[in-house]
Amino acid sequence: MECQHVSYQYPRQTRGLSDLTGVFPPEQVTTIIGPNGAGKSTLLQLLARRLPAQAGQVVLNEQPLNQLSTRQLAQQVAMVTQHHQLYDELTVREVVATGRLPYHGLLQAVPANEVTPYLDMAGLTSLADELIQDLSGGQQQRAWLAAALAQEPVVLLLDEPTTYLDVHYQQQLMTQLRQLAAKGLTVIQVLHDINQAFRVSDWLWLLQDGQLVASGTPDDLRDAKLLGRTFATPIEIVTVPHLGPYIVQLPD
Ligand SMILES: Nc1ncnc2c1ncn2[C@@H]1O[C@H](COP(=O)(O)OP(=O)(O)OP(=O)(O)O)[C@@H](O)[C@H]1O
Repeated sequence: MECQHVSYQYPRQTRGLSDLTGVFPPEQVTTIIGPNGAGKSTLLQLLARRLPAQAGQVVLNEQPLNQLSTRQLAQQVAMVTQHHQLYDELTVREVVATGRLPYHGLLQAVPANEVTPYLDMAGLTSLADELIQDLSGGQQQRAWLAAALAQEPVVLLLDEPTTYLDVHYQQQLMTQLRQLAAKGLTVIQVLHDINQAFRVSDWLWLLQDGQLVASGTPDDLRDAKLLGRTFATPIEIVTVPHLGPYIVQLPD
């Protein structure tokens, strides 16, 4: 997936994204980082075509995203966000089944054997008939991830996927994303924990004020001056035994 001179401004706002050009390498984990309001979530929305590029284009496998039908798009790009309130009345099984809709008519039943593998994978089989709203935040997150994977997408987008997860499940999710990438999925996520981002990613995008400040491997971007300037806070990079380089925010 790549952005070619992509710009977007919210209606009646000067804020948004300006002239982003860069790649999200296939079959790798890319994390978008940057300060609050930098445009990370907005960029994910454009990559999912939930917002339209007003200039430039998002391209997937050499095809502009805006040339895909809704169904083609849903078979290629899946997104996990934090905002699912509209679906509170669905059971976990039904939530996961929504991921199969791009392969069936809306009024057609989704065959059970297309849903159970994803319930199993997410460890949610025993909760399959509970209402999604009755699950913990972390369990809900796993259900929506299962739904996204059931789409069998080429690209998986995740907006702050660790928010509701304890450290154990954070670790498990990051391992799972790496395994999915190794099997051919392109993963693009937004994370706030900058050390986690550097640890789990093959590639990083660093955004500030709607602009792409830098992109590259964690080694390319592990630069105290660059990070300090972007996050407007003094930063030092230290080496922690058994862990390696660690980014530390110093007091002002
Ligand atoms: N629906 C909207 N209408 C108008 N402006 C918006 C809207 N959503 C976001 N913005 C503005 O666009 C800019 C980028 O917001 P965005 O949510 O993409 O940033 P972010 O990097 O994801 O931030 P955070 O780290 O706080 O989640 C911000 O200045 C924000 O105020």
